[in-house]
Amino acid sequence: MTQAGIQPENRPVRGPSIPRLTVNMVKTAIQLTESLAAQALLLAVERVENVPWEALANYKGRLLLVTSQHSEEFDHKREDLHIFDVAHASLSRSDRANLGLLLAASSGLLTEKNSVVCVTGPDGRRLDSINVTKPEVHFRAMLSEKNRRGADVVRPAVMLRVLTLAIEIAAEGREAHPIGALFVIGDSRQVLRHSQQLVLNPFHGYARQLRNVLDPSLAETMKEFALIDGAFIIQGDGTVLSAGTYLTPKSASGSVAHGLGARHQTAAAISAHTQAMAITVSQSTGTVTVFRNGSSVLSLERSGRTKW
Ligand SMILES: Nc1ncnc2c1ncn2[C@@H]1O[C@H](COP(=O)(O)OP(=O)(O)OP(=O)(O)O)[C@@H](O)[C@H]1O
Repeated sequence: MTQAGIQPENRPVRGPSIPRLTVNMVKTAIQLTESLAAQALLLAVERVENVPWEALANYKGRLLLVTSQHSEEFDHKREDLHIFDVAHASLSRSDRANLGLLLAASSGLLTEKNSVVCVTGPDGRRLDSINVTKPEVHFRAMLSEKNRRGADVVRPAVMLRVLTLAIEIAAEGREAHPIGALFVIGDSRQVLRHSQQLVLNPFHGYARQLRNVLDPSLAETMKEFALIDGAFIIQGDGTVLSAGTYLTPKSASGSVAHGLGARHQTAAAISAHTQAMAITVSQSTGTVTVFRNGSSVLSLERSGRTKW
């Protein structure tokens, strides 16, 4: 088992009773996983105690658990079990499953070729829907390191860190008000050619190691600076170059849904004209969207559980 490095024990985890529907869904999902020769079965549960372990007893394939609450006492032994804590209560369970897929893909656990069978449901203990997805569709553009030679490539850890920040900004807002944000990551030399500073750059003059998004202590600063109009420009290794930057790419050649405003159009356009990835937080809807090559490649919607 990976993630928390929890050591095995061949007995079912004691926990709350599991709804019969959940047990049947998991059994059906196992059959589907085997008949499709899918590369993994993913269960999106609140806690590991909500997993119907007995139904999984004969399943020998790769099992991905996407949990939303960390379980300290979990000690289940199982080969090829990987747990991802996606503790973003503001996201729906299916969006948490999507994020879990992305984490699994960025850890090298999923290939692009084969399907993954995902079991999700409404919040709570019930699992009531199964879908089959190919990581390729979601993630090739996000995790690809095969960018143009010489471009400043986005490290998966940096992308995941900024995505987490964006989800937190969407959920928390600032001073009890929703706020938006725009992060442009990678290919920064080209991005800077299409930009101008709206205000004095608050990151100017700081040592590189003090302004890397991978440093958790930078999170609050980033959230505070998200209040400034404009975008963050971030290098592929996580170094923040600027905030409050106005981007001036030509209009997007990619596909952006109608009705989106300037922030999202700009994100699409900069990702079309450079090798950068753009991540937006919509102030009006709380949706977090990832753009690459001019198009939206991932969209995570805020659920109703926020302060406004
Ligand atoms: N070209 C740009 N470069 C950088 N930031 C921009 C640009 N255009 C817009 N923004 C930022 O996006 C903010 C919101 O703009 P707007 O409401 O038109 O976008 P939107 O796509 O509808 O976003 P939201 O869903 O957050 O309202 C602006 O106040 C500004 O901070």
